[in-house]
Amino acid sequence: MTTTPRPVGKRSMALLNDPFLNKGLAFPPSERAAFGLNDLLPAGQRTLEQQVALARQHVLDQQGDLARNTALRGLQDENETVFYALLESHLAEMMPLVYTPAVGEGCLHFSETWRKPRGLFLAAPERASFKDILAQAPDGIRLVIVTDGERILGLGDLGANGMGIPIGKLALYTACAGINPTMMLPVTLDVGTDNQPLRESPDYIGWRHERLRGADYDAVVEAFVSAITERWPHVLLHWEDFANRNAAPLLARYKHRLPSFNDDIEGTAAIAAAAMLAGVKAKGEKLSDQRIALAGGGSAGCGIAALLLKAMEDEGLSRSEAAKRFYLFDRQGLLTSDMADLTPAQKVFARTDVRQHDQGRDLESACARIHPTILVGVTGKGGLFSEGLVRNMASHTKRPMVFPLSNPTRFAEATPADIMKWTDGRAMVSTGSPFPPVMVDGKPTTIAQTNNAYVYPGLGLGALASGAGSVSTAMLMAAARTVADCSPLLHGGANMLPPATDMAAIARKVAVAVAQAAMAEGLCPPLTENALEARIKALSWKPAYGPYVPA
Ligand SMILES: NC(=O)c1ccc[n+]([C@@H]2O[C@H](COP(=O)([O-])OP(=O)(O)OC[C@H]3O[C@@H](n4cnc5c(N)ncnc54)[C@H](O)[C@@H]3O)[C@@H](O)[C@H]2O)c1
Ligand SMILES: O=C(O)C[C@H](O)C(=O)O
Ligand SMILES: [Mn+2]
Repeated sequence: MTTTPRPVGKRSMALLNDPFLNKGLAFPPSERAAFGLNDLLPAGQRTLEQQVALARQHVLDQQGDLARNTALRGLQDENETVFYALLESHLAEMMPLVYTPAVGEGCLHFSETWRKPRGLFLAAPERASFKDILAQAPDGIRLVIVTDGERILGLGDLGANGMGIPIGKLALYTACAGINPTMMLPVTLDVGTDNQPLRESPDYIGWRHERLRGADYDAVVEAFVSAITERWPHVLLHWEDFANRNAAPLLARYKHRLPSFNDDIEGTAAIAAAAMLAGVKAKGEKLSDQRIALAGGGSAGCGIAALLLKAMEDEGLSRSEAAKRFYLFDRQGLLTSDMADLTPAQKVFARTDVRQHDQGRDLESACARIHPTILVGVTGKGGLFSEGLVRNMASHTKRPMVFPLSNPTRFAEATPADIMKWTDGRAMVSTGSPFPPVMVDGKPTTIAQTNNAYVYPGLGLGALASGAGSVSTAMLMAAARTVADCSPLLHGGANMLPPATDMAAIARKVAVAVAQAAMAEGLCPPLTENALEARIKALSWKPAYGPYVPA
């Protein structure tokens, strides 16, 4: 296959300093001469494969998550082609280093390890200039991930240090869904931080101010959304790691103004629904047969419950019948409809058969009465699922499904090894962070990862390729059902979700299903299969070196 040479305007150090153009020692002699690189590069020549092997070894030689995550960030800033070729060829190995859990360490230490700019920090005092700042940003941005850093994984308010999350999540859009990295932008809205030790640290890179709230906060978000929609009219906005108080209200405010989704609410819901749909199908049951206990009535918990409710309606239950299948717990125990301080999302699932002053509303006592068949943890409270809770659950159901989904690793509500021990290996377990296999009956059992990373890359690609004006529940459901259909459980395997090595193939299928769902709802004009394929291709990119000629 011959490739048309790419006209490149940069030369010399400027070329080597551009991570999208840099080839390092893989520049061939002709390009070294044409671009003034002969005096800058040693004579040695390397192939992309050699560069990937050396880069991988360098990353693995580092000790610990922070050093490995930092090494990968450095590689990305130096040479995006090697970075993505490494991710794509060793995804199962690299994903935990570029993403959860190592990205959590990267965020905790983002200020100390800051080297080069990547993405945009939009700080509240500059609000009036957001449009001017964006004028300097590249043309052709199609997807923005934004955070305000207030709920970074289970780590809490990390202020501007939260930028590690949009950077890490964007890397998977390319590594899993093949989206061109030059079409995406990570953004942090720096609205201050209530993390006082961080704010007072001399190394902190962010705005040293308490978090803005109320009208001041809303004005910053509005200035940001106006600026991106004006600059890139068809941009898809991915909201990430906002605190519960802002996550749902912002999504509701903006979801019809521009295509957007909140990954913690919606992506999480889709992957949790996928794992559960596969699990119940493998058991020969229906979702509507289940009793679902959800610990953590925040963004993820309410998002999961809302999508499962829809799936039960699809199975024929009325909305009120479906709502009765759920038991939603938060800090105050089982949520009841007579509680005054429930969020709108919690109200849908609050129990009407229990009162707030009733005894035994704590998770363990209530579950001992409820006999849940599915138990989900999205509390950010490591170790919340006690031995008594899980043993009792397992005494009433043959194959309990247990999902400790909080991240990173130490926040998991229970470890897979403990859950397997407490259930004599009968549980179907899936975690938010990656865990090593667990020995059951002397055999290693792989633990699936119910992480929104299995959905959002394909969801984003499908939403973009379809050109849908919004991201709908039907699009999320299509993503969930597509991943569920790929579950090894339904193809003779034991794992609830496919391995990381299948993520690229899954993202493709999810994208097509999401686009078809958007068309079916009339959210975008109808597209033939070929037209959709062409749009996906136009968004796609492969980490490979093509020939350059001076522009
Ligand atoms: N696996 C995934 O893909 C995935 C996706 C999203 C979020 N998460 C994880 O889930 C956790 C929660 O995320 P979120 O966005 O829903 O946060 P959130 O703050 O919106 O919600 C957490 C909720 O848990 C409640 N909670 C805290 N301690 C509790 C306890 N002891 N018992 C019951 N409830 C308790 C809080 O009051 C809050 O309402 C985080 O650790 C996050 O990393 C995982
Ligand atoms: O980042 C992750 O690994 C999943 C999720 O979005 C989270 O906030 O925990
Ligand atoms: Mn998140």
